[in-house]
Amino acid sequence: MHVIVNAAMSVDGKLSTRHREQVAISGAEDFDRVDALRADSDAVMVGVGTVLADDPSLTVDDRERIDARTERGDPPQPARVIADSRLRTPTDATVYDDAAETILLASDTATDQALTEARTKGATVVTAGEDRVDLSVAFDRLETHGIEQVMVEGGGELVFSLFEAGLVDELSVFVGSIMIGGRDAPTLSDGDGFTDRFPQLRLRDIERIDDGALLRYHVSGR
Ligand SMILES: NC(=O)C1=CN([C@@H]2O[C@H](COP(=O)(O)OP(=O)(O)OC[C@H]3O[C@@H](n4cnc5c(N)ncnc54)[C@H](O)[C@@H]3O)[C@@H](O)[C@H]2O)C=CC1
Ligand SMILES: Nc1nc(O)c(N)c(N[C@@H]2O[C@H](COP(=O)(O)O)[C@@H](O)[C@H]2O)n1
Repeated sequence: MHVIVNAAMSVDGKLSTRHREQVAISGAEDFDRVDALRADSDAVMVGVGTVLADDPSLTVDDRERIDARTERGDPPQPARVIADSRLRTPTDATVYDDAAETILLASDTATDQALTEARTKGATVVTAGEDRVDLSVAFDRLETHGIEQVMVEGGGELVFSLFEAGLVDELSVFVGSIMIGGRDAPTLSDGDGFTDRFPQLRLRDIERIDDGALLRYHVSGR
């Protein structure tokens, strides 16, 4: 499995406000780059915190990119994958529309009622882990669904867990020229944080996009 984390942050490293309200950090050019990255992926993944905060669609917008996917034999849209241990995705969430396949990664804590509800809404549920989703096991299961490249859009809790598990191959981060602030505002990597064995990244390139900078890294390990 090849895992690319892509996110947009303010110059002070925040993904959104302390109210967890979405902020347009990217400009038009960066959003278009994100659309292309989605189109090149088998799946687009977020944590349920992002679904609850943003209600994203996680789909490819550009018609030509959708057509190119079907021409090469892929589904028109990448699958949407949500790390959602207890299956808290609201039944009226946009990810339950029929625009793309939706796969919920749950843990043993999900109730039978929640499993039935998610499946009734049309989602595929993959269970891995006792408390939180065991991301390594879940990714192995996704590979059996034919998912080889995953683009992860956030949020900070999920990104931290993926780095902690050593599952990230590449990181792209757009740094927008905006200051958000707030000690409780989500950052690119939240969770418990590292105190040693910090993930090591290698800067691949820097590009000026919109009024910000796109930084691309290879992740070399912990
Ligand atoms: N600027 C950007 O590029 C982006 C910003 N965001 C922002 O990030 C915020 C949401 O981020 P978070 O609250 O950190 O939520 P998150 O999206 O990282 O989801 C975390 C939740 O995922 C579930 N989960 C299941 N297994 C997990 C595991 N092994 N590790 C971690 N989480 C697991 C848990 O319920 C956990 O609470 C929102 O404010 C959203 O707007 C989100 C994506 C992109
Ligand atoms: N790349 C990027 N730049 C920003 O400025 C953002 N605010 C976000 N947010 C994430 O984009 C997703 C929204 O997806 P849809 O457009 O609804 O498909 C969602 O994951 C946001 O948190 N991303």
